[in-house]
Amino acid sequence: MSDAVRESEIAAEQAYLDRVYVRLDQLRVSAAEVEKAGYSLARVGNFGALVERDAMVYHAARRRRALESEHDGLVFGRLDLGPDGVSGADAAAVEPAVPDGEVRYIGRLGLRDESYDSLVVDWRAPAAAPFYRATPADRMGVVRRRSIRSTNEKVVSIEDDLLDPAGAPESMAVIGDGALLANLSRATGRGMKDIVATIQREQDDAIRSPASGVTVVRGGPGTGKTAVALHRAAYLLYADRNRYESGGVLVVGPSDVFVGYVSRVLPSLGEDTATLRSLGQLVEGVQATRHEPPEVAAVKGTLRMQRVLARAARAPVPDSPDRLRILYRGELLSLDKPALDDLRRTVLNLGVKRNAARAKAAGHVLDTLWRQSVELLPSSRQQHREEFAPDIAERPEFIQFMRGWWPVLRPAGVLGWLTDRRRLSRWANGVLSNREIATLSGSIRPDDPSVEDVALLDELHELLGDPPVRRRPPRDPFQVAEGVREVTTYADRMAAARARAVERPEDYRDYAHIIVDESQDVSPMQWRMIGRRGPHATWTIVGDPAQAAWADPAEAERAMDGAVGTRRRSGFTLTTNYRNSAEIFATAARVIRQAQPDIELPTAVRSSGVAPVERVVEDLEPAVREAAQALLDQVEGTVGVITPTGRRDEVAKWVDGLGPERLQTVGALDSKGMEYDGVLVVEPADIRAESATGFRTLYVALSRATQRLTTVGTRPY
Ligand SMILES: Nc1ncnc2c1ncn2[C@@H]1O[C@H](COP(=O)(O)OP(=O)(O)OP(=O)(O)O)[C@@H](O)[C@H]1O
Repeated sequence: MSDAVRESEIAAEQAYLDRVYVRLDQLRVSAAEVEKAGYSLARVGNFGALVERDAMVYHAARRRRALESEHDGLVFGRLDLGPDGVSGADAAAVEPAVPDGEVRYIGRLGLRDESYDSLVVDWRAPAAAPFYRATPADRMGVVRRRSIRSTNEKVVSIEDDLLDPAGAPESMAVIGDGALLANLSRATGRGMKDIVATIQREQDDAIRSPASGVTVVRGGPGTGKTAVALHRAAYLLYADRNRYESGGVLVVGPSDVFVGYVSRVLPSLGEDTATLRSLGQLVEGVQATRHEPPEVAAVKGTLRMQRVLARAARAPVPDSPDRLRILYRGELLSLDKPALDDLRRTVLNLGVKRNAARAKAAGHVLDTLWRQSVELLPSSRQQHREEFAPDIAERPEFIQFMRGWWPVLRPAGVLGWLTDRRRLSRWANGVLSNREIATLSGSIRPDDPSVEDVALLDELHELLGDPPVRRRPPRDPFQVAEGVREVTTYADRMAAARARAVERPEDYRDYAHIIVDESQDVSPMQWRMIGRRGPHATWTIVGDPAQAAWADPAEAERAMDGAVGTRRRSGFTLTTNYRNSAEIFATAARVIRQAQPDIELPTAVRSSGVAPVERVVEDLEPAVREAAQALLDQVEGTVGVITPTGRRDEVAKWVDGLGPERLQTVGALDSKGMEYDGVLVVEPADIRAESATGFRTLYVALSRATQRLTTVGTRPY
């Protein structure tokens, strides 16, 4: 293909893009006007007008934000369809390249021109599906598929696939050798990018699969599972906005580092209503980032912890009063420890959660005391039960006793009880081994919960019930001061309208769809926690069993079944590794194959010609610094330094200051789901030896790099 043809094709696409941007500007202005009109309704002052205003402002603001956020790379695809692919409704008003055919442009959002002709089709619309799904064997009416890459409103390159050579007129230009490979060789930024322009068919199958039931997506490293999970969230929000925007879509990832890495993808697709959380952030008021060492994580994650926590949640409060004495009309009414224990059990057996049963517990104590008073006092001095109860209940000694005996319990407090080895041994008797008990009791830091503790806190919250606090009424975003229902600036108004429309309580527990990424590492107790967030949800579960750090997959599978229920399941497997060069993936594959020789692995599509470097050294620190510097020199983008889980902080100091913008040091468990252009794995043999599943963690660490991989250790791995 001559340069002249390429230039003229680019010029033609540029002309189209210019039309699209002019239209985009017009629409943006008109959305802003609708928004303003919405505010002027407020002057009418009645309630109906305010409601209408909120709705108008909300819709106009969201449209305007979509128009702004999807500005860059707005149009990325063009389909030239033959006569068998023509739809009419989605055809762009340009001369078709195939006689009797039509042209369709695909982009981040749908736009129409003034005469309501299609300018751009939203990538999630059915009319865009052939862009992702057509193959030479199943063309779906497509003759030529064109990927258009642009930056700052300028077309930079185009790449074509000719799917139907026989149907193409001779004059049809075909440029480049495939958009995917062109795209893959680009450097990685700090955050993950969307892949709308190059979604592959097997990925599209999973992205567009029906929302009902449970969609399970499996695939090896770099096959696009995370990308699929996020694009699926965007697809569901588009396909059934009412249901998913109001019900909510929750995306759960393994770590904060990961959530930071993927956080820009959905906004770049124009979707900012999905909730993205790491496993350490799922419980209100807790922000855990610290991971436990594998042997501790194994105890805290097992379903057996349910029994231990259930017993703790019914136990007497440590150091609480073990008797009650009240002098009443000259007689001593008293309850000793066995009687109090009986009462506690009776109340807990009523089926009411402990925090909700305080009044009941007080009632039972008063009942027992009253019966004593009836026995002890002559009938002339007895009171009726209705008079006796308030008389006693208001006494300071009774109030004091109840505070100690049946206090409001918070999950973190009860978790703290587990630090006492003797107590824990009682609750874990017959459930955990002595060694597990020792591991568990030594690992709890009540003021600094770990990621693994969060599931235990959630379980305890479920067992204890909400503390009886008065919730603040929801804030009215238009109420700026007592009696003044207005907000100050234009920007405030927009933000307020927006926030209110999608506001959910921090502890929201009824998501319409839950997407779990890196699901192979979700422990059984974490599955229970996630399950509580979506009792009626449909699910997308994404993961790779070969990367699992969890030692008992059967138990995790059972817990997952418990969380997602018996809804219909459909499975998808991704088979191409888009991340690693073939040379890098071969190194990672060797590690996993030593443990699982027959495992099916994805195919890495890109060869870089650069072999990974393995260094065995005596003095780790200077070698690590040197290797990190070398990687920073060799790649344009990011460099990840991956360390044994417990040595992250130490190694971070060694490489401190080398590349503040481009270099990140993470523990091996936190490297799940991450991607860097260059990766330095420090002391791989230790990562492998960290636990029974250490070889899988090492496999994860070795499969994070797009371009260069170096390992440095004091012994071979
Ligand atoms: N169709 C595609 N077009 C372009 N890039 C893609 C495509 N699919 C995946 N990628 C890129 O491949 C890389 C790996 O994708 P992703 O992180 O989603 O894989 P993964 O299966 O979740 O990996 P892992 O299990 O190793 O964490 C990302 O950079 C992603 O953008």
